[in-house]
Amino acid sequence: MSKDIPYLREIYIAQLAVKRASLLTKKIADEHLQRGISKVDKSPVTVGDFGAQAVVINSILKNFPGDEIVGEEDSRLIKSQHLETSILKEISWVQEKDSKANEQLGKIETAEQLCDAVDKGNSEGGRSGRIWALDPIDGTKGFIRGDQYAVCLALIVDGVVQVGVIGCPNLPHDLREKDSKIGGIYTAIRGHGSYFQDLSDDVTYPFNSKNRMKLHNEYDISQSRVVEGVEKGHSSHELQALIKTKLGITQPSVNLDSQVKYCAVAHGDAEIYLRLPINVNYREKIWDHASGWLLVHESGGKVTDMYGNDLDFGHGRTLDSQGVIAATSTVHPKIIKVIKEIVGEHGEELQKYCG
Ligand SMILES: Nc1ncnc2c1ncn2[C@@H]1O[C@H](COP(=O)(O)OS(=O)(=O)O)[C@@H](OP(=O)(O)O)[C@H]1O
Ligand SMILES: [Mg+2]
Ligand SMILES: [Mg+2]
Ligand SMILES: [Mg+2]
Repeated sequence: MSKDIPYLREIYIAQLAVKRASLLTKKIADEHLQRGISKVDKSPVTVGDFGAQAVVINSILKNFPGDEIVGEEDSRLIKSQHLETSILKEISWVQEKDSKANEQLGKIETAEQLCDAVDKGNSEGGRSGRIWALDPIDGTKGFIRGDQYAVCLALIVDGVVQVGVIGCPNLPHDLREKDSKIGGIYTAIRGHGSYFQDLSDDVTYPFNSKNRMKLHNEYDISQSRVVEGVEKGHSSHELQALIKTKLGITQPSVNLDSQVKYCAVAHGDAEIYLRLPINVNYREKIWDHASGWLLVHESGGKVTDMYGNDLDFGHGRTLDSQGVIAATSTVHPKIIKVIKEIVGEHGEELQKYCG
C-alpha cells in the first residue's frame, strides 16, 4: 500500500520532527506543573514554543532545503529576553533522548542555529510552491494549565494541504475511557486517509487498516458529541450554545484546547467541532487549522468556514474567512443551515454575538 502514497519521505520526517517537539514540550510542561509554579508564569511556554519551532524547522530544512515555512513564532523575544541558554538546554535534552533520529533530523547546538531556525518560519504563505505551516505549541493556554495542547505541522503545496501531522502529548487515546493511555500522533495524507499512532511507539509508516481513522455517519443528531474551545476569548460560546439548542443537542460539550479538537472528531470521539468567531475582524491563522482540516477531511468528515465555504490555505498566513465548523458529513450541512438562521445568510446579525 505504502508505495502508492505520495510524500512518503515528507510524512516520515514530519512525524519524526513532531514527535521530537512533542517530547520536548511534554518534558517542559510536566516539570512546570511539578514545580507548581504560579499559573501566570509564561516562561515555560516561551521556552517550549521556541524550542519546538526550532527543532521542527531545522528538521524540515535539513531534508527539504528549498521549502518555505509559515511558523507562528520569531526570534525577537529569544534575543530580547536572553533565552538562548535555557532553550538550548531543553533542545540538547531532547536530542539526547531521541538520539536515533539525529541522523535524519540533524542537531541544533548554537544560539545562532537556534535563532536562524526559528526565523526561517517567516514565509508569507501563498498559492504557489511547497510551504509548511507550523504551530509549535497550539493551545498555549492549555499547555500552561497542564491540559491539552498540540504540535501541528502541515505541508501545503500550491495552496492545498497535502500532509498533516499533529502530536498530542496529553490526549487520551479514547476520550470516553477513564484510564485511557495518553499521547498520540495523528497523520493525514490527502487522498489516502488519516491514521493514529501511539506517541511512545517508534515512528513507522502507519498506513494500515488497523491504524486508519474513519468516521461513522449513522446516528441521531441530537446525540452528537460536541467539542469546543476552552477560552471564551477564542470563540463565541454563546453562539455555539444557541446552535446546539437549535440542533436539539442537550449533552454538554467537551471543552478542549488546541487542534486536539480536530483529532477528537477525526478519531470518532466527537461528531462536531464548533468554532464561531468572538471578534468579527479576527482571521484564523493557517497554522491553527491546516493539519486538523486534513485529518477530519481524510477521516470522511467536512470542515468549512461558518457559512459552509471551503477554507483557503493559499491565501497567506491567515485564512480569509470567519469561523470553522468541522463535523461528520451528514450533520455538517444541518449546522450551516442553523448558523445562517441565527446570524443571517451573510452574517448580518453576527456582531450581536461577538464580544
Ligand atoms: N480572537 C481569537 N479568535 C480565534 N482564535 C484566536 C483568537 N486569538 C487567538 N487565537 C488563536 O487561538 C489559538 C488557540 O485556539 P484553541 O482552539 O486552543 O482555543 S481554546 O483555548 O481552546 O478556546 C491560539 O493558538 P496558540 O497561540 O498557538 O495557542 C491563537 O492563534
Ligand atoms: Mg495555535
Ligand atoms: Mg502556538
Ligand atoms: Mg500564539
